[in-house]
Order: sequence, then structure tokens, then C-alpha cells
Amino acid sequence: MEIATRVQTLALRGLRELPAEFIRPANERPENSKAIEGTSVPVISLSQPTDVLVKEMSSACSEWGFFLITDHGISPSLIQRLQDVGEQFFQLPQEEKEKYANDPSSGMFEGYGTKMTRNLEQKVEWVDYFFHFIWPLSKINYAIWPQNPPSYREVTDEYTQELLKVTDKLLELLSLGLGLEGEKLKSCLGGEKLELELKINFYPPCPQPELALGVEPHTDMSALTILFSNNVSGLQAWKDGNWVAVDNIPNALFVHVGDQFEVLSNGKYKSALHRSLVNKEHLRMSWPVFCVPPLDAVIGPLPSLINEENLPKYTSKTYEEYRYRKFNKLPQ
Ligand SMILES: O=C(O)CCC(=O)C(=O)O
Ligand SMILES: [Fe+2]
Repeated sequence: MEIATRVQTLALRGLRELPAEFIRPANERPENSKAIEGTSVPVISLSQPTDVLVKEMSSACSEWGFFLITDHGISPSLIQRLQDVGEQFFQLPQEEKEKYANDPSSGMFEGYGTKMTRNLEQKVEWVDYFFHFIWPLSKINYAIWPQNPPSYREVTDEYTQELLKVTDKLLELLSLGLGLEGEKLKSCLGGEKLELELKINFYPPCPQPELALGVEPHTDMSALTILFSNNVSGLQAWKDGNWVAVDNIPNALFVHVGDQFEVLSNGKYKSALHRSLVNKEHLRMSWPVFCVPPLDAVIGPLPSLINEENLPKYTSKTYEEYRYRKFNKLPQ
């Protein structure tokens, strides 16, 4: 396996100019595609009554595909501890981190990674990451989790338990918002077999942030993604032809619809196109958790949402097939 050049290693070299593979074509550069002013992402407090939440959330998912949640019940100190252990891992000596290197080309997605490129047409992103399952127990491979700092596992397990409660609540509200029974969307995601994947994105300060992207525009193939950052701005989501910067509200969680919920809802909920920018001064980190069905779950528009006015807009297929097609850029 070829060892990737890590973005963190490049950043430590104190480059003044960005290597060519990071320089985006003019139309993709942040300097030429700025976020609009005067629009902000809906903020939904989970402390409101259910009927209010159902309305606010379903309209946010239909109109925006994303929203921020506050009063979600996860303590600020737990979020801080999760940030600390993630940051401590990335501060380890490089050779220590390389012990966890992943190898997506041979199907080993979990571990420490950086996307590579072999030709200059294909640009790369200014980010290193760590990726692993956090749920269900049968999918967890603790051997690939950072052993350092030693509290990484305990803190991450605790966050998982708290996040499962939030996920259940969101899935229930989003089901009700489609006029379905509260348990419906969770059962479509395999019920207790629903999977959670954690990615830690590490974006070092970048010498020419106006020419680069942290993560290029994409929709997540998950059903739902729940994310927070270290309060350094950079995440943007696409709404009606413009980029909208996601505000940093301390301890709020950013929630967005992924492809599987767009398909299940037959397009009522929109999978959010989003990207992240980097900056010159500050390290940015983010912790998305992807909520996904098991690979053998068949995902298609829900029959109860289909009628003569609402014909199916998507084909049904297993999540495994969807993932294969998305990775290989094949039509769905
Ligand atoms: O860093 C962020 O805020 C977004 C990252 C992201 O979209 C992803 O990893 O899928
Ligand atoms: Fe994403």
C-alpha cells in the first residue's frame, strides 16, 4: 500500500503556495462562489412540543434539507471531551497515526485517511480524517479505534449512547412529518440494525484558502448526518442556487438530510448539497456522524407516499448497491 502524503504533514512544512493538486478550477474556488449574506440556517430547539417540532423539521427538510438543533440533551462537557480526544489523536507523532492508515482501494474504509490523486485534473481536498463505526456493537472494531489518548474509547462510546437518543427522536419527528407512524423511518433503516459511522475531519490552516476546498460539494449517501465542529466556521450548504454559511452556535448540532431519506420520502426531504472551506489561521475540525441503513436494506420511495400525483422519482435498490454506484460515479 502506498503511503499517502498527509495534509497535516504538508501544512507543517509552512508552504506559502498551495501544491497544484489542491488548486480548484476558477468556478469552484471560494473566492468566486461566496456564500450569500442575510440568510441563515433554521435553528430548531428540541425543547418545543412535538407538533411544533414536526412542522418545523419537515419544512426545514423540504425547503432546506438541513437545520441546527439546540436543547438536544447532549451535555456541552461531553461534546468538549469528544473534541479533546479527537484533537489529541491528530496531535500524535505522524508514525503513530500511520499505524491506523486505512486503504479504501482494498475495501478497508475504517481508520486514518487522506484522499489521493494520480492526475492533476482530479483535485484533492485539504483534509485528513479518521473514520470508524460507532454502532451497532456487532460492527464496531475497537482494534482500529485510536488507542491514544486512552480515554478515546470511553468518551466516544458515551457520545454514541447520547447520540442514539437524539437520532431516535429525529427519526420519529421526521416520520411524523411525512404523515407516517413514528417508528417507520427507523424501521426502514433496519430498526436496531441501524448503523452510525463517525468521521473526524481535520483541516489544518491552509496557505491559500481562497483557492482550495476542505470538502468539495457533495450530498451524503447516509439517511441523516448529525455534525458539530470546533466552532471554526467553514461549513456551507446549498439553498436555492446559493451557498449559505452554517452559523456556529456553540453546542448546537447541524443535521442534514442524506440521499437515503430523499429517496424514502420520494423527494419531499432534500438531500443537502454541502461543502467546507478552510482558512489561513485556524485549525478546523468537524465530527459528522452518518446514520445509515445496513448494506442489505432495500431503499426506495415509501409505497404510502406514492399515488397518481406522486409517482416514484427514484428506483429501489439495496444500500450496498447505492453505495457502490455513488463511489463509482454511476447513475443511480
Ligand atoms: O467539515 C464539515 O463541516 C463537513 C464535512 C462533510 O461534509 C463530510 O465529511 O461529509
Ligand atoms: Fe458531507
